[in-house]
Amino acid sequence: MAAVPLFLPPLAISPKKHLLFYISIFFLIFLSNTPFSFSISEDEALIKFKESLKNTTALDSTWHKGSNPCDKNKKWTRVQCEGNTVEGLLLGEAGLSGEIDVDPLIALPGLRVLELANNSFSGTIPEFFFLGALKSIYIDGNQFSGEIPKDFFSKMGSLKKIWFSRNKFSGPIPESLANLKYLMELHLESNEFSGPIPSFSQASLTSIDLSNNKLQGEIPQSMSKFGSDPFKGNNELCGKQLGKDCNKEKENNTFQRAPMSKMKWIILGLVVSLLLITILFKAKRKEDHFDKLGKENLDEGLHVSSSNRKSTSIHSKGGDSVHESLRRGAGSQRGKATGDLVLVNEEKGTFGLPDLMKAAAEVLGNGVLGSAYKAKMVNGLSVVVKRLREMNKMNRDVFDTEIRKISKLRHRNILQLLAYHYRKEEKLLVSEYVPKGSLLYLLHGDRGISHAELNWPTRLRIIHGVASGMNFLHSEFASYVVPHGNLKSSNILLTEKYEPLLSDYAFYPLINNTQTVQCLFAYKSPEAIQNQQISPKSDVYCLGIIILEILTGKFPSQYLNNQKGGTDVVQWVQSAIADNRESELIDQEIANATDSIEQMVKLLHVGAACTVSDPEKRIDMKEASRRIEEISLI
Ligand SMILES: Nc1ncnc2c1ncn2[C@@H]1O[C@H](COP(=O)(O)OP(=O)(O)OP(=O)(O)O)[C@@H](O)[C@H]1O
Repeated sequence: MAAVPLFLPPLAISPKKHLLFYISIFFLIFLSNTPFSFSISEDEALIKFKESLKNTTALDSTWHKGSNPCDKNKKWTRVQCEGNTVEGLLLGEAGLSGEIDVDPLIALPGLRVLELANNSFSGTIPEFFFLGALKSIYIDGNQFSGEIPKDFFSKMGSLKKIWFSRNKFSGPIPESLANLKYLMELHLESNEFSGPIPSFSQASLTSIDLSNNKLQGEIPQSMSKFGSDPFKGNNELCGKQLGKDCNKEKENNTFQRAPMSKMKWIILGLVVSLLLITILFKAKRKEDHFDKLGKENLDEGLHVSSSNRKSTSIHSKGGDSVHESLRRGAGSQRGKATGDLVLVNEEKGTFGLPDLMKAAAEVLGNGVLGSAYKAKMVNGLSVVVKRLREMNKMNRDVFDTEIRKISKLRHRNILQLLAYHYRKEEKLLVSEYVPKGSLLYLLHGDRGISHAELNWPTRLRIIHGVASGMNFLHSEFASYVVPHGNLKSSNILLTEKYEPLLSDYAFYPLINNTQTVQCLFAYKSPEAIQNQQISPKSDVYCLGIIILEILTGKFPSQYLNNQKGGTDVVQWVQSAIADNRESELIDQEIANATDSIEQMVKLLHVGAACTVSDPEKRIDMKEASRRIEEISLI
């Protein structure tokens, strides 16, 4: 049979697995008209998979044999569905361990995303190559070790995103990775990979990180566009990016090992002394600073330094400063050692109200929902404290329940809540500070380096991430009136690597009913303006605005209350589509990527479909994210 060579399994597997592989292929070929679920249903497959894992308490409450994992009303937790088919397993940070049995997952024909990040899995890499249709695989932050066979990925041609970082993989980077046609993201950082880097030349590859391994030799020419960061922490790598001439490397090594001359010793001595003096001086100044903060802030309320570094004190409408409020909260409420701050995520470290009170603070802004402050704590952790003005007067238990639902979410494009504070008259949400700031700022505010870096691949990556986060929220909060409710570019934060993080989501149940119209951007959708109706489709409208904003580079008039100023991006795009002149709308700063104009125009059409005025005729989030996912770099 001519097709047989195509179905050769990767070499490095046991004879038993060879047999299993061929049995699977037999089923696929001969029963291709029969759903695979005839042999094993999706619920059975998932239960079997779960049985191979340990510490599955995160799944136990909903994963039950005999029920439909994709049931609209009782969907299994951490299962992502496309209609009635399992499309993704989002099992990150679930406390899981054990030996992953991949076999049952073969019975999930729609499986495209497998996320097992930040668990406690160990041992050699499981046989993921049986899952040939996977598009994304995330196993970062585990204890996997050993070599990955070089042809491991050769039958996984659909893979786009591979995150294997923060494990203990060793040996060479598998060559088959370099042949993945659609690869977009490759993260292998913080492992023990050694040997040379294969030549990655895929145009689709926009995000790569190989830092902190033991890689050796010259960085391939084809990878010069990635700069130096992805290669740092590999002592034996050389190349232009790292400022290490490969030819001179050997010489340099010899030179470095040669005994130092007397003069060099003297210079080194001077440098070290200078360094020591600087460190001592800084430490002294820091001590003074914290002493001052400790005394003044505890007694007089929060003193903040704004970006122009003027010291000021921030007061709410009632004249109360955040610090003052925190101080009273810490003193008056039932609470743990952390005061009355409830920590919901300890990955970034533990802290309490006293730490926040001692932190150096800076005002970030005063949005419609409340004010946001950056607080840099003594332990170095920077957080954002959001003081919510218009929160429902719900009792503590109801508030706790809502916030805990939010805090359980784990997705790479969702900003993680770290802690919260509840008092009748004060509600604070604490999340990690994201240094690059918001998309709004980078697109319209800053004309510096960060703005220049918003090239087409980066913008597409941001849209992909936003769509993925929104799709996730719509699946997790499917029963909510509006799962995000407040999607706009100031609520999209960007990490150092321009990975978008959605913030201020799922607030709809928390906000005073009388205030939602003023507070939530979903209320700017046409259906809300015309008849005060919002629905999950209002989120789709907001996503459409983001797409149009990113592609045109224009500030949408929709963000303004009176819509005076800015550009009516919706109207503009509709008339351009009618006149067949879509490409004219593309932001000049990305339009130079002429090879990609077709992709940009395609995306513009998705933006238009998301902003159709009648919600009945508007596509839903699943369809929007599917169409966005389809658009990749060429
Ligand atoms: N975790 C964070 N890291 C970095 N910057 C943040 C963070 N959270 C908020 N910001 C930035 O702080 C500023 C103020 O945020 P805030 O959420 O108060 O206002 P907003 O997003 O403009 O309006 P809204 O209250 O409607 O959400 C914004 O520019 C926002 O992008």
